[in-house]
Amino acid sequence: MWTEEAPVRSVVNRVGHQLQKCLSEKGLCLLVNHGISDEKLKTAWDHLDDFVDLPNDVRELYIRTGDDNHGYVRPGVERFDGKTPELRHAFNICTLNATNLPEEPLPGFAEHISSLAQDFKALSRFILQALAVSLDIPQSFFLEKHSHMLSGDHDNESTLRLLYYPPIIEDTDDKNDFVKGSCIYSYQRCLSDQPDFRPESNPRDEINELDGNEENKNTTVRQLPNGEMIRCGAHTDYGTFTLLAQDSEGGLEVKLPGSEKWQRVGHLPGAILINCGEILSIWTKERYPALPHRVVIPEQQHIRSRGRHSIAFFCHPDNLTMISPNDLPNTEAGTDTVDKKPRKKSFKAAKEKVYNAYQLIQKRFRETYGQQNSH
Ligand SMILES: O=C(O)CCC(=O)C(=O)O
Ligand SMILES: [Fe+2]
Repeated sequence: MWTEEAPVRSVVNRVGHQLQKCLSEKGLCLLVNHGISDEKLKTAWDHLDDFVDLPNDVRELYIRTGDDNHGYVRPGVERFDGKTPELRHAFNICTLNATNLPEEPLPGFAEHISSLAQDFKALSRFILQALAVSLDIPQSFFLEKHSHMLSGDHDNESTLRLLYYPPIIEDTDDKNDFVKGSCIYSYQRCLSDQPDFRPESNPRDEINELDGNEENKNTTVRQLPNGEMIRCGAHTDYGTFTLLAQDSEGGLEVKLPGSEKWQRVGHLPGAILINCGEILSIWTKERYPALPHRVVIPEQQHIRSRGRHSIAFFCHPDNLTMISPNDLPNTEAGTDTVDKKPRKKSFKAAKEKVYNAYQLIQKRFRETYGQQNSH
């Protein structure tokens, strides 16, 4: 579809026009024919499973220290709402030349994951150009602001994150904390090749999450008031956009722009989802709104007793890029055509005082990692 340096102009234009429609209306897009094979994604998940199976003291050697975002994050360390632990293992890769990868206990890990990170970087560079086209601004506009992705020079926070959510095994003794269980990629359950945005009623829609729910202020149990549990709390991503590949276990839910309902995003085999982050939302004055999303645990016992995998690539601007809603050249997105909509906090803050990408992202890391982050 493209080469990293010179994507075919007509393809950039076509994708740009599609992005314009779906990102402004839905805040997300599903990408197909993106060039990253399903096999390559599954092999990465196999490597992550092998990592999670390593003894605790070996895993500890690769732990994220907070000096940068690189490394292993144990279940329970991240807290999107500031208090409720996320039930997942994460491995962050922030550079193509990472030295602290578990190559010794897991031969092949480093090479495979670095190559996958390179693929996601190339895809992101393509999307950055298509995004510019979609906003009718020079094709290189965003590319120039993301020139240090994965360079390892601490000038850019872009990150490839491998994720594993352990099975939920009901256990009356409450000892089931973060069980690593067997996991199968159950592609046979994907009956449709269409994305599954379900508008029908969902029992969870009526339920507020722990965030803002007075009754649950002090609890740390990842449970909705109706007893349903969630794997990853509701949040918007911090950067420009996120590329997300998920296995067929399901659970990802989004709030589309203008809606308060959580809607499921079904698994489209091979597709990668793009969702807008807070920085793109600031740049475009919310024409491309940051997409609230979360991962819930499937209701059916036999599905929740399996693990779930995903891979996210968080595309961030270079750290010193100032992020202002007035940056975009004077186009429809660069004028205040949508000023009557209620504004998000991040947008208002950016309008009042301009921060650089590093300051905005570190503030969000502090909120997510709390005391455990050394920044
Ligand atoms: O695992 C997923 O599908 C979503 C992960 C996510 O939203 C995140 O890590 O920011
Ligand atoms: Fe996210």
